[in-house]
Amino acid sequence: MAGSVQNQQQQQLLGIIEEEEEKLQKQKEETEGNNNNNNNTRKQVGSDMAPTAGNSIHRSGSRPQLDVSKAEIQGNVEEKYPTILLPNQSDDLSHLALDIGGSLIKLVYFSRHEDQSADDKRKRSVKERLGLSNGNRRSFPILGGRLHFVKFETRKINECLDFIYSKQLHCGGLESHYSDGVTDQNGIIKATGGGAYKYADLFKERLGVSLDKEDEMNCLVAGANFLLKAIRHEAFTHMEGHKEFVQIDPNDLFPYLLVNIGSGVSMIKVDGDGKFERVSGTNVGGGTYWGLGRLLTKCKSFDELLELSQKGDNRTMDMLVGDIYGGLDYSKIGLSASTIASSFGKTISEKKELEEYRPEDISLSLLRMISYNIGQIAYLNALRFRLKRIFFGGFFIRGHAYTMDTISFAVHFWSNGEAQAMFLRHEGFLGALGAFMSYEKHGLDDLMVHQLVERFPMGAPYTGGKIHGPPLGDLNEKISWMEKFLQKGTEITAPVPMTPLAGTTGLGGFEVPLSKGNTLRSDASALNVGVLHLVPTLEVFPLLADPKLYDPNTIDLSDHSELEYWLTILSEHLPDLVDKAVASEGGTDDAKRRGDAFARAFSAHLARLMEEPSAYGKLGLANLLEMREECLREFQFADAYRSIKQRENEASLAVLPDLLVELDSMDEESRLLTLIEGVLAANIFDWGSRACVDLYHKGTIIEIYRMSRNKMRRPWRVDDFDEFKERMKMPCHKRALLFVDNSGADIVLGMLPLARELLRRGTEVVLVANSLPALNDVTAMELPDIVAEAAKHCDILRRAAEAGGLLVDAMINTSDSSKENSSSVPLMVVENGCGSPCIDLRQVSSELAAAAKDADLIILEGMGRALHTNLNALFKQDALKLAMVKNQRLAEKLVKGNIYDCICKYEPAS
Ligand SMILES: Nc1ncnc2c1ncn2[C@@H]1O[C@H](COP(=O)(O)OP(=O)(O)O)[C@@H](O)[C@H]1O
Ligand SMILES: CC(C)(COP(=O)(O)O)[C@@H](O)C(=O)NCCC(=O)O
Ligand SMILES: [Mn+2]
Repeated sequence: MAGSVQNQQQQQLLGIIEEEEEKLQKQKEETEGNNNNNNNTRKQVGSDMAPTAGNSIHRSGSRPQLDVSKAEIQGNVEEKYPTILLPNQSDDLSHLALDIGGSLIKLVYFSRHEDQSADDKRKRSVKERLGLSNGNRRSFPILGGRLHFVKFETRKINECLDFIYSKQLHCGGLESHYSDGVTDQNGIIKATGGGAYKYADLFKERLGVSLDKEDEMNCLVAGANFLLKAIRHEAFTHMEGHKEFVQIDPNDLFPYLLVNIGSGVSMIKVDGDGKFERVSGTNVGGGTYWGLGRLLTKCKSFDELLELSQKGDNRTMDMLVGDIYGGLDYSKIGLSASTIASSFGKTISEKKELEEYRPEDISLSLLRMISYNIGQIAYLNALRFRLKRIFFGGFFIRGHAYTMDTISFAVHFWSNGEAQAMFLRHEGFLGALGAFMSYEKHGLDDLMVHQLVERFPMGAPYTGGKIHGPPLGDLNEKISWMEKFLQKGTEITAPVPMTPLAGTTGLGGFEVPLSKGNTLRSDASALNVGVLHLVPTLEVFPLLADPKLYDPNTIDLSDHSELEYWLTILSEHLPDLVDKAVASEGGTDDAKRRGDAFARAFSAHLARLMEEPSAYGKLGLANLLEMREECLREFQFADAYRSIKQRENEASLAVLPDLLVELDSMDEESRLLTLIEGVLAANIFDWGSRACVDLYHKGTIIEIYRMSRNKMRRPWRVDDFDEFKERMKMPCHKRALLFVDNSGADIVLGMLPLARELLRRGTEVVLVANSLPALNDVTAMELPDIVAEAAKHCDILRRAAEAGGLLVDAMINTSDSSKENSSSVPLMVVENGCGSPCIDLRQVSSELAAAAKDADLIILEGMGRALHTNLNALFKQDALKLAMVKNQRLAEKLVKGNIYDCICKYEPAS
């Protein structure tokens, strides 16, 4: 073997990393005067064997294929909602509810997704072993699916009918998929709002369906209660340009005042589920703003009117206290000069005609007048019934910063801070959701927070509008939308401007909004809510010490510089990712087109988040990293790193036997250390880290692994190894959950040998891997093959894998075919329920939850699962967190260290 060449390369690599480290160290010393005395002992572990071909990797199809044959865009592509025909696509949409208001029609519809993950051998054996059954699965629609939110203007009801027809939403029903004794409800759609009466005949005529009318107030309350109980961070406050999400305790929700600002305004005192009273209302509402605004400004759309207000100055319209008092405050009763004394009052003393006023100023003055008035009446009603919390909903709000600030100001001011105004992310959909909930068999009654996953609103920019023809899937639609956005430049990225207010200046007074010139995104509200995925099999990880206190994210993205840093990292990584993704799909023209669309969609989301970090709800680094994966899947890139993973697995499996021989020659204590070092060193194979990807150009997988291993020096940045070692001298753990990370060396030369050690000591091992691909992470689908391949070289692994039911096919190839497998504790594989490099332990698969019940050791591995998330998580059982930090800033922030530092954090059961 070309040992000397390899050694040379190895030395070079070592040199490169050390240079980098020296530079960093120098910088650090310069700034901090840091004197770090590292222990320089090095070990030579590893072998010089060349890689051979080996195992096969499953393709992991995450969703059904879309039939885009004969697809065409109809009409003008420049049109806002181009018509797209997918004549051959059949869809799985079903279940629809409507709220037909005076201004807008709101649709909530459910699309079922098949349980796509095939019931493979691994799953079956896991089910058997962990005693899982399908018994707790209920009928429709709790099988899993998505809730979508769409709206149309009531005056354009035909667009809505077309939309329903094109997606066949009116036909989807219970009977078509299930036959569990439900009466035939096809042909009936739940609907609320006045339009359920007014347009009943039209629906019958055009779609052949009857509208089953539900009481509007009932629906509003049911919708609000559902959202506040089931959606994490549904509610938020908005004061002086600052948005903050509030977590409402579902057990401490009532009583509250619900103020729904639609065309008109309803104020409802809510005391419980189905327990409410409409206590007040006002006819001065959203319809008033839009109606008067249209007359006074000649605006053609609500959006245009709202957008004008961004650039307005209401002082040209409103009579201020200062106008009356010669520029002075009326301080005796607490009125500052800038307080509005009389909305539109200034226009009486001037001889100007309507045309001489700026439409911008008119719009703003009107918006303030109406918002403030509603805020004030809401406060009075809260006072009347001693309610502390007021939730505002309805489409008038439109997630518009200035509207929310005005309302909040009124409530805060008049109540002396006693009452709090809160807003809802699904503001306009309360009634429609309530109508949806009123289906007898919707199955959502006892749905819990952990079963709902809100995805970024990938589809939002393309929902609504005219879509004709048979039901359509949306891939092509999305792509053409993305292509259009390129032509239109900034449309999708233009944020709803956040208006940093100049501060309030006394009673009822605001300065003018500062925001200048930004356009309001055409459908801002749709972009603010994502699609709700219902995943009934998700559970809270049972070993969390206190799920209520658990927060997966360790990095605070509300710090703007932090957010900017991570968004830039993701954005810089994009070209390389697109290359990989396109190559993974064969580099075809279709793949290129999808890759391009993915890049645009993802950049658009990043740009949006840069402008308004909380646009999609509370944002953590884990959400950002998951968004990237979701976005890839959205454009049907099932596994961008497929071939890289395969290559690295093969190379690593080839050197595994030598590593095992080397390990077996050691005594127990040094073996344990070598194993942990091995895990940390092998975690360097991370295709999500810029620094690491740069490294890969400089050597082969095995060279880099060896180099990384040679560099392992204790003490590590966080080094609890000695405590862990002490624990390992005691009676062995019963069952260990190993949350594994990357493919290749990471799993094969790092985690598998550690698993083998635990098995050897009599601990059952459960390898916990991703359900769906994310970067180069190994998936639960891929693991059995890798284990089988490794088991060819190792009796311990083979027996354990057999005992765990992992080696059904692979048996034939084993070198030693003796079948005395009963002596071993089992090795199993379970999926974690997610498809992200990070893990939120509030939402894990039922498999994992079941496996966790008997576990007394948790090992979390990798930067995503053990550093970005969960570094601070507390568990009921012993926990070991192992990772190499592959990002300088993260190292500084989290552990005051440097890139390539290692973390070995051991925490005994708390
Ligand atoms: N795209 C839009 N078109 C018309 N009005 C809108 C739009 N977006 C927000 N609005 C505002 O929302 C109000 C309607 O709110 P909504 O909650 O849907 O009530 P309703 O059920 O009475 O239609 C309108 O009167 C207007 O102020
Ligand atoms: C996505 C990751 C968390 C994956 O790391 P892993 O869990 O595989 O150790 C990591 O690659 C990451 O944070 N990357 C972005 C930082 C960077 O490029 O430096
Ligand atoms: Mn990873």
